[in-house]
Amino acid sequence: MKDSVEPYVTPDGRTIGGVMMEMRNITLRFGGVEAIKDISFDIRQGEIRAIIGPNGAGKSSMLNVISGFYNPQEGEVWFRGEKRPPMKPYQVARQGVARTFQNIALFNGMSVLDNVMTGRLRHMKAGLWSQALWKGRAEREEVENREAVEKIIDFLEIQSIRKTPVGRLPYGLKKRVELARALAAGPELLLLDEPMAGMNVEEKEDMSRFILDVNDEFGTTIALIEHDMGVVMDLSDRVVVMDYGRKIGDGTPDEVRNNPDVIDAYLGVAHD
Ligand SMILES: Nc1ncnc2c1ncn2[C@@H]1O[C@H](COP(=O)(O)OP(=O)(O)OP(=O)(O)O)[C@@H](O)[C@H]1O
Repeated sequence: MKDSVEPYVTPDGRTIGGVMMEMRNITLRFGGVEAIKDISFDIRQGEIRAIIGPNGAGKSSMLNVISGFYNPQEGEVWFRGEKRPPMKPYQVARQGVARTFQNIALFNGMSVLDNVMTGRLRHMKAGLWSQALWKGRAEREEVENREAVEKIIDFLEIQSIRKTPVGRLPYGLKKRVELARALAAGPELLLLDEPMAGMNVEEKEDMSRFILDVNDEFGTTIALIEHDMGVVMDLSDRVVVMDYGRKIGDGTPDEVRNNPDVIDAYLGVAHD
């Protein structure tokens, strides 16, 4: 495993940079339930980082801490070398962190194009007054937003359904539209909440390819959580493994695969 913070080049030629986000000794409680117990790990610039673990391990809770949905009772979140104060999700989004949801959260009655456009909201600075006063600027912004969205639609190969209401799409395509919308925000860090849940084998392969391509083409750092160990192993540079709120493994896919605690957790060895 690469412990150094020096940039390095992966076997497939991608450059992984320094630490972008660091979770330090995070503990999150819901009443008496400790969903996350003293967990530390980091996410490096340009990498694909997976958080995996069995049901109830605390993966979603961790993603929600990263995205600002929950503020942990203990521990610190560091982003780009600065300690992050407790923040609301929209403030975290403004820092360049976008996410998708486990249960797709799209506007079913709206077209694919309009759904993806909603991802651009962060970039729409011209309010009503400035639109009236500086029509040129508002128009320029509109053109820029359109261009950015069209590029993503092309990239994710959803041109043919751009006018289709999202509610009519099959599940796998909805997931792709959700990815498009998150990408439209132009994130530096993209959080994917079980991007392959509920997909068939072919859809999973497509989604894996798109995740790799996004990382490659846009240089987006990606953190994803996943239930199924198999699908993320080929995809990820490093993997954090959680079980019962604790971190039981952290390393390259090979290191994690051979970690006895991880093997126990996945084979369902009894816990005290
Ligand atoms: N809002 C909440 N209120 C109370 N308990 C919660 C809440 N969210 C999660 N928990 C509890 O925290 C623990 C971790 O849940 P979490 O959803 O983070 O796990 P997970 O690894 O994402 O599971 P899954 O793979 O099933 O989605 C569980 O015991 C869960 O019941």
